[in-house]
Parts: sequence; C-alpha cells; structure tokens
Amino acid sequence: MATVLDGIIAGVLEDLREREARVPMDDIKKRAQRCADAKNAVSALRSSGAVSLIAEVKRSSPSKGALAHIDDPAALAHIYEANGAAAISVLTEQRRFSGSLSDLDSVRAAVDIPVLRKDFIVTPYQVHEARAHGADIVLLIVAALEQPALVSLLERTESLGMTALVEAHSRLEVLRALDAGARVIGVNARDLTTLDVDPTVVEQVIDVIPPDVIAVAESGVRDRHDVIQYANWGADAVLVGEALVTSGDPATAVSDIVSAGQHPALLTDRKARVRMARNESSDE
Ligand SMILES: O=P(O)(O)OC[C@@H](O)[C@@H](O)c1c[nH]c2ccccc12
Repeated sequence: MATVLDGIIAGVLEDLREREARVPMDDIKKRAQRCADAKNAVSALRSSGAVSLIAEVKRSSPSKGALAHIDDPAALAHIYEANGAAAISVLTEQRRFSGSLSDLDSVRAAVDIPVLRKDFIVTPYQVHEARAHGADIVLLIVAALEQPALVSLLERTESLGMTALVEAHSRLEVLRALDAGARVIGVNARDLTTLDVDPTVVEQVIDVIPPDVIAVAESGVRDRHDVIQYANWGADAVLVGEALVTSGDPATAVSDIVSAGQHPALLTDRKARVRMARNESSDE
C-alpha cells in the first residue's frame, strides 16, 4: 500500500525531473564546486550549550496545511540565529511544505551558522544541488532509502564536505543509519508513513544511538518542557518547526527553547543526564 511518504516522494521526483532538464548534473556539480566550503555542522551542534536547537523555516506541512506566512525567510532565519539557534533547517519541498531552493538561497545569504536542506533526498543530483545552494547539512530519511542508496548518498554528502542528518523512526532504522556510517542521527517523533506524532518514539528509540554520534530529536516540541523531556531521554539537539513559526514571536520562542537547552541540570554528558533522569523518576 502506498504511504504518505511514497506520495511525497513521487511528487519530489516529478519536480526534480524538471530541474534536471533545466540544469544538467555536470552544471549543478560545477556550481557546487564554486560555493564556499560547507560549515562544520558536527561542531556547531556540539558546542552551543547542552542541548542545541535546529530552528526550522516551515510554511506548511502535509498534516496541518498552512502554518505561517513567511514572506521573508532570511529575516526569520536571522532572528533564529540572533537568539541562539545552532543551525537553521529550511524546507525546500514545494508541494506539501511550500518551500523552495530560493528560500535556501536567501537563508544561506543571511546567516553564518550551518544550514540544513530539509527535503526528500533520494538521488545524487539533489545532494549536489543542496551544496550548490549553500547547504551544509542534508536530510537523508532511512525509510525513504534502500540501504545501498543510503550508504552512497551519505558518502557523497561527506565527500562534498557536508554532514548528513540521517533520520530514523525505529530502533532498526537507527541501526541502519549507524551501519551506513551516520555521525548525526535524527529520531523523528512523526511517522512519515502516516504523519502521526508520538513523542514517546524518541524515548523508545534514542538510546540505540552511541555517545559519539549526535542524537537529534525531531518534531513535536512545543515548549521548554518538551526540550527537557527529549534531553532527559538522550537528545543532544532538538529540531523545531511548527512551534517557532506559529508563535507570533519567534525571537522569544527561540530563546525560550535555547535557554531550556542550556539549563544547568542538562549540562552533563548525555549518559549521565539520562541516568540521572531515570533515577529521579524511579525514586518517585
Ligand atoms: O514542526 P515540528 O513538529 O516542530 O517538526 C519539525 C521537523 O521535525 C519536521 O518538519 C520534520 C522532521 N522530519 C521531516 C522530514 C520531512 C519533512 C519534515 C520533517
């Protein structure tokens, strides 16, 4: 049976064929080579406080429809950066998320922190295209890729100096991500085959990620309590979209989440933090 994810990817591939006809692979590779070097996302995610924030520029989503009018994605990204985000995620998928590569271009020009191209990347062309538009990080979704494709897209991403955020939704998918060599793994609380969000998936899945790999908890963060919850389950970073773009006050929304992530109780290594949180709840 075709899932939501299958439907999204079918649309992505149609749009991709048009772009490939306009800008052939050789040209997009050349454009990528002319770009400034990719920024080091691993160190950006590690160095900015206990739990860092990847703040997302997101106009709409397939589950909720329109979320926010974002006329100036560069200005929004600038607010995210000024208030302590460690990286910016930019949706570039057009049909369901109303994003574009030109959003990526504007955000890239506006900030100095690493920028993630958030899309459904299933071909090598899209990886070079991400780099050509200034991305430092690309999303690779385990559920969308057979293992050999995941491995080769990850290698290509790294050969261009970028970092892959490899997204999983189960323990098995985390193991596939690790096997492919991922250094940053996202656990998405949202099931992309149904779009249902279940934060406890993060709890059930994240402990398979070893300490030397960055663990990002994705989706469903509304406020500082959710950040602390994900942190206590083992997240090194959180990826937040909807709560920021619908807040009406992104500066405050970002700084609330950033300060929650820097709470002194979280300023230990991940293992110690998870152990402490577990002991506290078993003492109750
Ligand atoms: O808006 P939220 O619930 O804060 O979620 C952000 C992010 O996790 C979500 O946009 C996302 C995670 N993985 C994806 C893959 C494709 C598209 C979107 C996503």
